Amino acid sequence: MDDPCRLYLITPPVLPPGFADQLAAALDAGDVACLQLRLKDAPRDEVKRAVEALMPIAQARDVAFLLNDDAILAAELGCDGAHLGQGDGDHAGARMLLSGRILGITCHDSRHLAMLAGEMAADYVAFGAFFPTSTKEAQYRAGTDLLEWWSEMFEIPCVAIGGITAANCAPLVRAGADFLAVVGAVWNHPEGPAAGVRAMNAAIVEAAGAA
Ligand SMILES: Cc1ncc(COP(=O)(O)OP(=O)(O)O)c(N)n1
Ligand SMILES: Cc1ncsc1CCOP(=O)(O)O
Ligand SMILES: [Mg+2]
Repeated sequence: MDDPCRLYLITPPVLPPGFADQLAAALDAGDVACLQLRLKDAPRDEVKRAVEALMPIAQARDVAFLLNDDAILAAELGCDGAHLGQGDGDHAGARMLLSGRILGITCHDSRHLAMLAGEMAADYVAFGAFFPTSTKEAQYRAGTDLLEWWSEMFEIPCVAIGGITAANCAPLVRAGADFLAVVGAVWNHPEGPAAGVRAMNAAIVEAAGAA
């Protein structure tokens, strides 16, 4: 049997006051495979302080802690890995720097980019955006055919991202996504982040059961 699809949580773009407690509550609410720290507008010092504050919270719960955009800082600070986009530096160099750690690569809607990432020994490839999102101006739109093709052809796990919620995630799970990466579905959940994690977990289990 294939490994079950799991939740991949990404931090909000700006961390609100009291975020560490919110994060702990969210991670305690259910199954989260990894946490990506994604602070696009923060200076390096602020990112560093956020890693130091949040990484122990994730790691204490066996949640892998990944840093977005910066493989060098990820290695320097002892993160479990990094997520790099197509414009986020030298993927081959990052692979060497993050030897023994996790390297994930954005592949948008592209089979070609995904195969290059696979040749680079990425630990996962990320496809998206699958749905409209207000978290990022997404220039690409991926479809479930890409997840089906990738999961049939390759062993490397694939992550789906972009506008994913408990209400719309079932086709992605059934198409073979190994992880669903979300921001808004958890942090903007009307009943709070813990409820967001529970809702995503329940939707994934239900979709997998119906597959
Ligand atoms: C899991 C995951 N997938 C895709 C992205 C997007 O990365 P990138 O294209 O570099 O865009 P930014 O996130 O840096 O704005 C991601 N962060 N995580
Ligand atoms: C970082 C990123 N890359 C493609 S879409 C996206 C944003 C995902 O956030 P949300 O889950 O709120 O749509
Ligand atoms: Mg990036």
